[in-house]
Amino acid sequence: MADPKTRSKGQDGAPQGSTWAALRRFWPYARAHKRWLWLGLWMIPVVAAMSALRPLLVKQAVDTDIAHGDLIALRVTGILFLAAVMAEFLATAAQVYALSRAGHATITDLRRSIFGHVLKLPARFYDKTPIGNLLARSTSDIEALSETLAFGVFTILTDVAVILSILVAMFALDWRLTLVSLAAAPLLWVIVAHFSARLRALQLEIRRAQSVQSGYLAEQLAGVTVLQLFGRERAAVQEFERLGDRFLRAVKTANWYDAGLYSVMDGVSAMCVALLIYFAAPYLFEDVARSGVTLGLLFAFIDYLQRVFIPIREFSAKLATIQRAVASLERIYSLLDEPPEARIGSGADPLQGWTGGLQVRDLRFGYREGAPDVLKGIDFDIAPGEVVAVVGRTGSGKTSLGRILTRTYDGYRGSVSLQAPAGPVEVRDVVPDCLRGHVLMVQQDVFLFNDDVAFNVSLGEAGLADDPARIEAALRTVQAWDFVQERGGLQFVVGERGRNLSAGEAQLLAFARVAARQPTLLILDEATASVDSMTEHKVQAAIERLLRGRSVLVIAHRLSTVRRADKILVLQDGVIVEQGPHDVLLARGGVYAELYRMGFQEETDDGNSGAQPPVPAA
Ligand SMILES: Nc1ncnc2c1ncn2[C@@H]1O[C@H](COP(=O)(O)OP(=O)(O)OP(=O)(O)O)[C@@H](O)[C@H]1O
Repeated sequence: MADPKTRSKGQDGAPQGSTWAALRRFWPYARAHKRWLWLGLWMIPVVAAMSALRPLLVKQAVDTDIAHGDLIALRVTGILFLAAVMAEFLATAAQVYALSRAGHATITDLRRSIFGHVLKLPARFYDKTPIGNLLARSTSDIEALSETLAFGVFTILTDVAVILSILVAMFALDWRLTLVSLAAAPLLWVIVAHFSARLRALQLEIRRAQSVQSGYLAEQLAGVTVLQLFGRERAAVQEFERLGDRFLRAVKTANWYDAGLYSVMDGVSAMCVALLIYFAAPYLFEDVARSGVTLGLLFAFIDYLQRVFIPIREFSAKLATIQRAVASLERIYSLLDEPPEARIGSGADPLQGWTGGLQVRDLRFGYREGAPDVLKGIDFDIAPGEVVAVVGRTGSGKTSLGRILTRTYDGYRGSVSLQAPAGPVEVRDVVPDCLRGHVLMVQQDVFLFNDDVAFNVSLGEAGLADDPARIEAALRTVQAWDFVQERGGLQFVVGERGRNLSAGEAQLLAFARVAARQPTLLILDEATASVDSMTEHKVQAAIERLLRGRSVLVIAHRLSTVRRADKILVLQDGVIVEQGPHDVLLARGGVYAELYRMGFQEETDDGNSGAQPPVPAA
């Protein structure tokens, strides 16, 4: 990871390194497509040479061919001129094609790397990084790069080569006319510097305004149901317009400066031509042998001047594009520098033959360094095949416990050891990929992808995705097969976040994910969402089936689940205050009995009353 101390923060909060360092680090991505890059680079001298050659041919036609009345030579010069035009056109076309092909292929690789990398980042990273930031990095930052790769870095090299070749040709032809032609250069420099500094600031403002507006759009769309339910659509549109106005204001000013720069440059180039004609005119009436100035030479210089102004005018805009791209690169690098989870292990699976026994001793855990622990010295065991329920008020640390057992968060103290046949294995020593082959968690908030039922159960896992019989069996286990069949089977698309399903049905699909994989230890965070009594009955039956035949730690909200458990852990403020079976804890009349009285009392004894109240909030 890059040393943060060696980087300072620039505009937009991007760390600033040197432009070359940023571009050098980019090379490994571009290297895979270097054949196209080389082709693009080789075209640069061709374009530059042809640019300088054409005015020379005009001079040849006027001063030699026409002056000597040589029609054949004039025709040959004409053909050469056409060939030079064709060569320049073909070289430019090849260059644009090769560079944009290399650029887009490189960007595709980089985009894949970013996506692959962020998927491996730990939960702590997501706690501090809004998803909007990540989206900006993989969309607008990548676009800025793409623009630069296709048009910035290499075309600027072509521009430099064209300017240099024209200057060399001009000096070789006549140094006095060259100096006169370049008399306006300092003025030009001042104008370009002023306009481009302003344009650069405006471009930055445009990008900021754009990202604020798209962030607002994304959030409002995600919460569209809330807006509609509360009749806030109009207000949202007004705010969107207000944000759009900021963007439009910046664009208008930038357009003004852009137009200003172009017309001022046109004016300056016309001034240079006028100056040239004024200076050269007397020589035209002198003896050519003495003055060296001919009509053809004048034509060539006018042509050169017009050619040299185009790349000069665009030079600053391209430089600004490169600067933007470097800022984007820096932001992308800071993301790529985030250390990923060590996922892939080497060697044999240390949990081979593990039957689900677990021993937790003096477990302590805090989310951030210096912040108070949320788990404060916890001890408990789970025997193979045992169902252990965790209950406690909101914020007591139940979910955190599940996160430790699945290594969603690292950095616990104490011991969480899995009793494998070859000896106890600490959870922190098992790579997540391996651990999650044995320990799975069903979260309280079900997330379904906008895809069909088959994908939502298999998540595209090889061996499962192509085995519909296994997926169907999992759906049958959790009693979801009937409703899936009614909706048209495994290919039924559940909609974004499962909006085409009821809350209970979505939950059954989440259970089916686990049933299809048969983990040795299941962590189940029961949902508190109320569902209709019919679905509730199905959910309870599904949970009952999931609990069978494996070790389970269930964060329980239903009386039926708590009663079914072999043992109950009562968590309070990060500490286990009571531990034992339901009847024993109830008889004790302590914290559990209080929770029971407040939370579960409305449920009938058969645990089959329909929607169950959760354990109450503190
Ligand atoms: N990602 C996080 N970063 C920092 N603190 C967190 C994070 N997640 C949870 N906490 C804090 O840790 C404590 C325990 O939270 P946890 O989610 O484990 O409680 P819980 O018992 O599962 O609550 P609930 O029943 O409401 O789900 C709470 O004080 C919570 O604010």
